Amino acid sequence: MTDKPIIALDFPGEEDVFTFLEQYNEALYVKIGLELFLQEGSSIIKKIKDLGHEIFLDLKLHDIPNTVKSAMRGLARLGVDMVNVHAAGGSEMMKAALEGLQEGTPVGKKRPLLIAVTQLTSTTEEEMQKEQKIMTTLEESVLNYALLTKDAGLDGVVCSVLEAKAIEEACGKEFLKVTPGIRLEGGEAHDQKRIATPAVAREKRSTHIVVGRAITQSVNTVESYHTVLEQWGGQ
Ligand SMILES: O=C(O)c1cc(=O)[nH]c(=O)n1[C@@H]1O[C@H](COP(=O)(O)O)[C@@H](O)[C@H]1O
Repeated sequence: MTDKPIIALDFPGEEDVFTFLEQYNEALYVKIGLELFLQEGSSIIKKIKDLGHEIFLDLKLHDIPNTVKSAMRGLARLGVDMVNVHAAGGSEMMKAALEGLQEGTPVGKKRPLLIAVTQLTSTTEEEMQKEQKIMTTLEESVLNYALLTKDAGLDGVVCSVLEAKAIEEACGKEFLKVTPGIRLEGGEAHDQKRIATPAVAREKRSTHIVVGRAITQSVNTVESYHTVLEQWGGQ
């Protein structure tokens, strides 16, 4: 487990993925999300693993505890390094997810890390209050989900950089703070609302950053990755 920037491989299919990966002469930490997984299925995981890259499988499970537990039992066999659920599914669901992962991890293999999404980085406080009817500050809501996640025994959360420090204070240094919504200085925000640069993410105590379009849609993707890596100060 490294603290390399996690590159979001938000591509429509494996051809684009391997064209992208071929440019790199180093081991990466990549994220496979819904778009790619729904097109290619689990076969793409082994192909990426065989190239020596670490994988965060981002399927954001959110269902009744029994369904999530069974799904996690299956995901545990895929050999990925990290998976996630939505904290909004509740602590019973999160505990079930963890049990499923523990049961499904083959003997002698390491259980994938399990983290929970708090409030999506595309959500603003106003939207949260108006649509989800959570009548508190966004930071308070994220913190509440983080504490729930920690109590359920998970390894950490997905949050924005803006909440990472408060989570470290409440949940400790070891508790993972995986932060998407990363942009280089002056970069376009797209649909993200709570954004920060890699340097600010480090300063604000993120343990991992997730970076998609700032790398994958840049003119020189290898150069952009190295700029992110340098600013983040990762290994
Ligand atoms: O769980 C995630 O990875 C995630 C959670 C969240 O709150 N916000 C968020 O953007 N993500 C993912 O992180 C990536 C961010 O992509 P870019 O906005 O292109 O950097 C996407 O693949 C999202 O699915």
